[in-house]
Amino acid sequence: MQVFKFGGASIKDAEAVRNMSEILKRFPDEKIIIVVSAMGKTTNALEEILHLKLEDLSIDTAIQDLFKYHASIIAKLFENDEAKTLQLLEQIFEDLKIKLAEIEKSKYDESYDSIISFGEMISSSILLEFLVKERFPISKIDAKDCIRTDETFRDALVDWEQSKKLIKKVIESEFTQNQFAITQGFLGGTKHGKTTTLGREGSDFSAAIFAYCTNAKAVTIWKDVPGILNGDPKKIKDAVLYQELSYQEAAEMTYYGASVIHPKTIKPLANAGIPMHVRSFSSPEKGGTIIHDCKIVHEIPCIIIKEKQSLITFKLTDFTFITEALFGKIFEALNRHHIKINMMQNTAISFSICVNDDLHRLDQLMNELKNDFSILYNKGLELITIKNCNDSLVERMRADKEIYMEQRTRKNYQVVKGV
Ligand SMILES: Nc1ncnc2c1ncn2[C@@H]1O[C@H](COP(=O)(O)OP(=O)(O)O)[C@@H](O)[C@H]1O
Ligand SMILES: N[C@@H](CC(=O)OP(=O)(O)O)C(=O)O
Repeated sequence: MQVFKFGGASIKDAEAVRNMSEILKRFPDEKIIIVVSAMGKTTNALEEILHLKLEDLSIDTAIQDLFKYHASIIAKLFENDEAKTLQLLEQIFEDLKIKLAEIEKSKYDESYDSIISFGEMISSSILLEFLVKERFPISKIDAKDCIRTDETFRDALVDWEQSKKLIKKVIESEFTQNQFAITQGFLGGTKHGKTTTLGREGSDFSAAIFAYCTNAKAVTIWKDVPGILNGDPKKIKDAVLYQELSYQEAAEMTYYGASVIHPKTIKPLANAGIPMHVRSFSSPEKGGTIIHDCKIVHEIPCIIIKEKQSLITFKLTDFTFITEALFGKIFEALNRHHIKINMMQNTAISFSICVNDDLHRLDQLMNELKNDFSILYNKGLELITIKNCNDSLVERMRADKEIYMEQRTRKNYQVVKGV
């Protein structure tokens, strides 16, 4: 058994979907679980629709645009035989509208998951129809019935024991006749049948969950890059490809924010000793990067740029120092609101954290702590981390923009700056 994951970019239009089916044809002798994300930028579009709805604004145009986007992919994939798939799409959009009418403003996280999950429900349905038409021996499995989570909506925690049992049962029945099974990334389900999501860009993690629970031979994540490089090739022109990475190095890169892999992906694979390949969907003949149990330690610098960052500074204004009790108060609130710290620093009277821009969560946090601290807040920043840093690279990264916070250890450098 192998697990393949195709992200938004690899299924963003009809041509990309056809390319995906060509990739599958290269593996005639493998049983493969195919984990798919929402097509293109659908998740962002659904977030926009949800926010319009929560602000009591019209959602009609945004829904129509999203429908048209998927309908045009269907038209190109099925040519004159699109009626059945189009009808399926119409039905899913009817369900989406019903769910939007039902959302409760007081339950933001739960509403978010019930709406945003439609992206993967749509993509998996269209892809199944297309792959069946192309005569792939394939069926669809519902990730909500396989990945059991708690009720931490938008960042659900996996119940590994239950998920293992559920996945084993479903997989055993699906693969008796078929070579492939397609499922949704990013989604899970609670024991009460509610839909959850695993955190933005969580489909890589879904692939790792399926691999861990089936003890798969390998996971392959098909991306729009040749593999993992020592910097995002879209931003760092001279970035070089790692042919091999240890689980440790890969996990560290994702921790600092290398968006190529979701941070929760590596742990289950490392625990089970399952290798992960990151390969280019436009050059599937190339090997890409393998992440596995190896002793390699790279000495070249690695640059990780994390966008959409906020800097929050908690200050005491009456000349008392920040005590451990006050740190405790801040950490406790961060934990409760599921806000992760990407970098932090303190002075005698202040404590600053760099966190992901998540207005909803950050508003709640600041409201809660505003009576204890004076709070300063900057958004729209970026956090740059250089592993194995050197002076010239540090100077290159510090240049141009305003610096809000920086830190250097012997090997690593981090800076929060304007964009
Ligand atoms: N170190 C890196 N190596 C390769 N790609 C990177 C790296 N850091 C960031 N990226 C970015 O990750 C993107 C692929 O990840 P992502 O957009 O999540 O793919 P998908 O949604 O298709 O799974 C690339 O387009 C690239 O811009
Ligand atoms: N569609 C979800 C989950 C995901 O992982 O997507 P992608 O594989 O395209 O990054 C998101 O955009 O967050």
